[in-house]
Amino acid sequence: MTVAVLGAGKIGEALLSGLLDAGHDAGDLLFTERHPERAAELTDRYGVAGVEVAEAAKRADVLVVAVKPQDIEPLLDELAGLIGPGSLVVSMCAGLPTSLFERRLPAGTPVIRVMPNTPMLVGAAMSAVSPGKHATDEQLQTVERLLSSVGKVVVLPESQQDAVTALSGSGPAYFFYLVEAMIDAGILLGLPRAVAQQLIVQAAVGAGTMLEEGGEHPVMLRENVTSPGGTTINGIRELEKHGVRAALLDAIESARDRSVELGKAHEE
Ligand SMILES: NC(=O)C1=CN([C@@H]2O[C@H](COP(=O)(O)OP(=O)(O)OC[C@H]3O[C@@H](n4cnc5c(N)ncnc54)[C@H](O)[C@@H]3O)[C@@H](O)[C@H]2O)C=CC1
Ligand SMILES: O=C(O)[C@@H]1CCC=N1
Repeated sequence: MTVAVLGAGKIGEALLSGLLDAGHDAGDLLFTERHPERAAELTDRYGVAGVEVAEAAKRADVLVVAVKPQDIEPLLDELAGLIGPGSLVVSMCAGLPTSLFERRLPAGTPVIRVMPNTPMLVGAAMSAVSPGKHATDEQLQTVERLLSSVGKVVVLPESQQDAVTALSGSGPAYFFYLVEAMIDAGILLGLPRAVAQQLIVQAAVGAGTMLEEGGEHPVMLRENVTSPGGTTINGIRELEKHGVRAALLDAIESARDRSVELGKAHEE
């Protein structure tokens, strides 16, 4: 099966790299990229061929659209004249509904909407998959299999995709932001930056592993760290005082709203 990534930026590269690490052959992967320097860089790094959209449409069984939502229109115009009857279109674009692709591509084109995240680069993606109205169960399974090789996959109704985008699509950015802020806290306390980074990254990895493998609720895990009359509760009081929980609720709600807005920009 040949997979072509249309738009090889951050997420397109994460997909190519993740698929190669998972054992996919470079000869079964293609990408398109409008910046030639970027295309050359990727071919050097991964040995995957950069091609024109027409060639990708001709050779690939699965076309993965990974351009920014704001760049979708010209790509749809181009693809509309190129899509063959056997092509399956997978969109990773935040906010864009499958109905947009179905409306603009030849009648009956199967479309599957996916929201992945950048941990795909290290085989630890969280991808949520929603089939459009022409996608068959078999095509859905093909996409689930493909994405399972680069992380975890859930199938969800498309109506939940804007929330998913805000939560697991953008989620890694919020964890990186917290880690960045905690490294700064280490600096404030006089630790060397490299030491602060090592301490916090390992704390994050350890916490992530406990969340994933221990099966305990996050509240229990947090309570286990919070000794009576100890240090952690002082920190928690400050987090509560500064409204960190409400800030996260607002942040994720706002990201969801932006996803909805990106989709609305392409309504008829
Ligand atoms: N970065 C992330 O963490 C995630 C991004 N996404 C989605 O993936 C898509 C891409 O996001 P990023 O990779 O962050 O953006 P990006 O800007 O890094 O990548 C987009 C790439 O597409 C190329 N491009 C644009 N139009 C093109 C065309 N017509 N033909 C060929 N190449 C073209 C651009 O030159 C650029 O390299 C967006 O729709 C975004 O919503 C989804 C999940 C996570
Ligand atoms: O920021 C964005 O729009 C993309 C979608 C989810 C993560 N990054």
